[in-house]
Amino acid sequence: MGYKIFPPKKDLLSELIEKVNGKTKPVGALGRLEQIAIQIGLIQQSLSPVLNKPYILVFAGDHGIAREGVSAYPQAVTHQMVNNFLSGKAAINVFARQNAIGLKVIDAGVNYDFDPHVLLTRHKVDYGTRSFLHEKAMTKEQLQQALDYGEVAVDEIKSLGANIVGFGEMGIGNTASASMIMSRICGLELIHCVGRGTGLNDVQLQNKFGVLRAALDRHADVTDPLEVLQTFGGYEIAQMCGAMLRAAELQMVLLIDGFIATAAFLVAQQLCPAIKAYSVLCHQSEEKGHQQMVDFLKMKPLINLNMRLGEGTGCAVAYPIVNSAITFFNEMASFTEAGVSNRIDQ
Ligand SMILES: O=C(O)c1ccc[n+]([C@@H]2O[C@H](COP(=O)([O-])O)[C@@H](O)[C@H]2O)c1
Ligand SMILES: Cc1cc2nc[nH]c2cc1C
Repeated sequence: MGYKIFPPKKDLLSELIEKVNGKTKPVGALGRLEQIAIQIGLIQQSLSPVLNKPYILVFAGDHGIAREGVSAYPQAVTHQMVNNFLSGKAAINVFARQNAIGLKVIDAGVNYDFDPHVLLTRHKVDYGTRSFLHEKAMTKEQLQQALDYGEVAVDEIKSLGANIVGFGEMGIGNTASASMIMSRICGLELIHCVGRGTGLNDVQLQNKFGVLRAALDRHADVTDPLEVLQTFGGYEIAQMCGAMLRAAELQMVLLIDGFIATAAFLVAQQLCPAIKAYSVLCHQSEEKGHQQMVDFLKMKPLINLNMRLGEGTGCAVAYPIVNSAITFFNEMASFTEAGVSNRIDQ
């Protein structure tokens, strides 16, 4: 712990706003793109911000709670999908390639031994968490190791020149984890936090709710954010949390994916509220509960495409929009440069 995250200095704010308003467009006409340009200008303390070497980190982990029938898919899908990422054929590979985003897959705690691969980092804390229906998902030491591994992953891409990073995940059962974290951190009844994940039917959803209700009661005394993460988290969620905190400390731009990534972000912002100034919620997930997570954070996702895949796909799809914000800010002509008349009341 002890992350040094401070809100970006506001000294440049009025110049950034002036530059946006000086572009050849009615004031405010580029909407959210204008806000993103100003946000990144403040993060980088620059009137000419740049996006360098974007990366998406996909953290994978298995969950003891998956044994309780809380997912529509078997646990083996976690390692099978990791192999799919390594083959370059999954949704995240396709979108990352399309938008020239680098990809790293991190084995945070998958119940499988992978062959070495250039895209794969072995940061395995264990072969899956324990079931939080019966005990805490991980020990304090394992939580600390996971947070530390997350930091290392960000340090690595930073040393490759990245100043913008997206956070995604893969882990069968991890919507259950994310729902528990959400319920405790947002102080919301479980009913508002539990959804169908990979596609549970009504009966399966009732079972998931019953399991999570019992688990929440078992750990009724757990409220401290780090203890919430230790109790209900997955290794991929904990590593994302550590990675997000490190990225903000390094004054990078953070792209946050869907329901599970936002749960990791919930913990991070409890520890260091200033992280929000460095972050963009990329998309509104279809998973029930995400809307209320977003409301709790008082943030606004960039897009809503009714997606609920995970893997960092929301980050990859939203990235070109963030890039558009930087590009208009740097390249578009001002009224003066283009000889276009400004507002009548100017
Ligand atoms: O990112 C999201 O919003 C999202 C919403 C629902 C499901 N997922 C993905 O589906 C998996 C978890 O679903 P489940 O049903 O196994 O808990 C995990 O691999 C996530 O990446 C992801
Ligand atoms: C096939 C599949 C792909 C995924 N990608 C992220 N979570 C996933 C869950 C499943 C089941």
